[in-house]
Amino acid sequence: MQHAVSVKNVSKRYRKNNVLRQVDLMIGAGSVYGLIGPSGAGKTTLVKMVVGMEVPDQGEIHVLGQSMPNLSLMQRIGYMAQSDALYFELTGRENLQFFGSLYQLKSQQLKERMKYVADLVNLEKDLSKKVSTYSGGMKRRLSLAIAFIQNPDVLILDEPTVGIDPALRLSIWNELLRLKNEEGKTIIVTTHVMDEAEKCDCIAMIREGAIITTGSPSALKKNYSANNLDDVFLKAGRM
Ligand SMILES: Nc1ncnc2c1ncn2[C@@H]1O[C@H](COP(=O)(O)OP(=O)(O)OP(=O)(O)O)[C@@H](O)[C@H]1O
Repeated sequence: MQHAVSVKNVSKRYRKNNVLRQVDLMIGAGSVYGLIGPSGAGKTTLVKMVVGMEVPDQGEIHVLGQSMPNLSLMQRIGYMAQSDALYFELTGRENLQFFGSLYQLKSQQLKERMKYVADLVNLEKDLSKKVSTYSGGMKRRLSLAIAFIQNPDVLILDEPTVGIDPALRLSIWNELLRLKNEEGKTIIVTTHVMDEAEKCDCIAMIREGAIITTGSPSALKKNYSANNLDDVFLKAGRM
């Protein structure tokens, strides 16, 4: 399998805090890869380095064959951060237009992408409202829409479905799986939610900055004789 993302021997420290320790990951092109771990485990720090927003102290990261950080890859990587980076005084539509224009989409293309992403997160009816009037869940949905706006090959989503109701969460997951299956997108998601982890082709479990185990959900459950992924986490953490 071709690798869309490779992380080799990556470590990161903030002052005396070793946030990531010798992390190795190989993420296949056209797969959904989950990073699972408790709060503070280092998931956000890791995805920020894959996006190119943070630089490792040690080790190397390649995305689509190129060493990160790399500005020329901006167009090909969509990123949804955990905290919403939105313009609150603009409407939802103006936010989409602004972020779309950063990627130099032609006007017809931008129009089509805006329709697609707004529909994906069920925000069409609210696009004329100012973001300052949005609920927390609506802001999350708009952030998710922005991550998709330029039709990137690699999508990196940091806890994408927090604050989103179960029905929409399911339809977003169905679309992520369709994007993988039909368009060959590579999708990296961080999550605490084990039923979302079950939908990934492969997961890496992270604890205190180190990968404790990786594999497909079914292989992990089999290897650890576990009924569910919570159980895998506990058993892998003890070893
Ligand atoms: N810019 C920073 N400066 C100092 N410490 C930081 C910084 N960013 C993250 N940390 C620390 O690194 C550790 C890992 O944080 P990180 O946000 O990567 O974890 P996480 O697994 O994404 O957690 P959560 O699931 O709560 O988002 C934490 O102890 C955090 O306090």
